Amino acid sequence: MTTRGIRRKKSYLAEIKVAVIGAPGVGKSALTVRFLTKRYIGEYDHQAENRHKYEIMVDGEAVLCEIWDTCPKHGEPSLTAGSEVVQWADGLLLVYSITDRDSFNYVRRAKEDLPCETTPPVALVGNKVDMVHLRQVSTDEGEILAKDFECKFAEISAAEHVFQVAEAFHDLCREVIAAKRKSKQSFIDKIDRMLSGSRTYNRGKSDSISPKD
Ligand SMILES: Nc1nc2c(ncn2[C@@H]2O[C@H](COP(=O)(O)OP(=O)(O)OP(=O)(O)O)[C@@H](O)[C@H]2O)c(=O)[nH]1
Repeated sequence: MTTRGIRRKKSYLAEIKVAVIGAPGVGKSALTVRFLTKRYIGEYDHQAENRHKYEIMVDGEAVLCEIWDTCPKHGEPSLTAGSEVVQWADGLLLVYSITDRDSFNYVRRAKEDLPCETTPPVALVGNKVDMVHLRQVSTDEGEILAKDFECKFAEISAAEHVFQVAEAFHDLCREVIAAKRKSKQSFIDKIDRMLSGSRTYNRGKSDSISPKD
């Protein structure tokens, strides 16, 4: 039998799910499209929630990255431990616009709603930095919020930046990969401890029936 024509499923070192969260109009779609295609289109479908699956390279490793460009409903964040997007995502990219203070408050509230122990890795970006003449949120405020969130922060522009936008996504992917490795390692350690515990128990048992000196 020939193996020609049989497609093998490619295995990736990591598969990462990133949700892009933010108030309406902050540039979630523009950033996602810029990252995945390097292009800036300008107008996007506001009603659609889009999920994109792409292979990307992070530090020389092929990673299968799924991005959920979310569509906020009723203008209020609904990020709780049980919400679909939080259950789904390995990492959250929180986006506000530097020209819109309400959008800054939106990401603050969104993060505050999340209980620390279940929150996946997060990164914070202030978009539309090309519109600095309309700035409502200072760089310092963004940095302070990121310190609060214990996450990376960057001010970027989907309209003008290619590299910086990619770096914001890559930084988050690195955090996700590190978190996955950590949880995998602690799982292995736990199994190791369980196995070594049962070995000790078995040895103890056989020792007890071996003849004494
Ligand atoms: N000047 C400037 N405009 C931007 C930038 N990013 C996005 N925009 C514009 O902002 C508007 C909203 O961008 P979207 O990407 O649709 O924003 P969104 O957050 O996905 O919006 P919703 O789907 O409504 O939640 C569009 O007109 C974009 O062209 C940016 O970096 N600079």
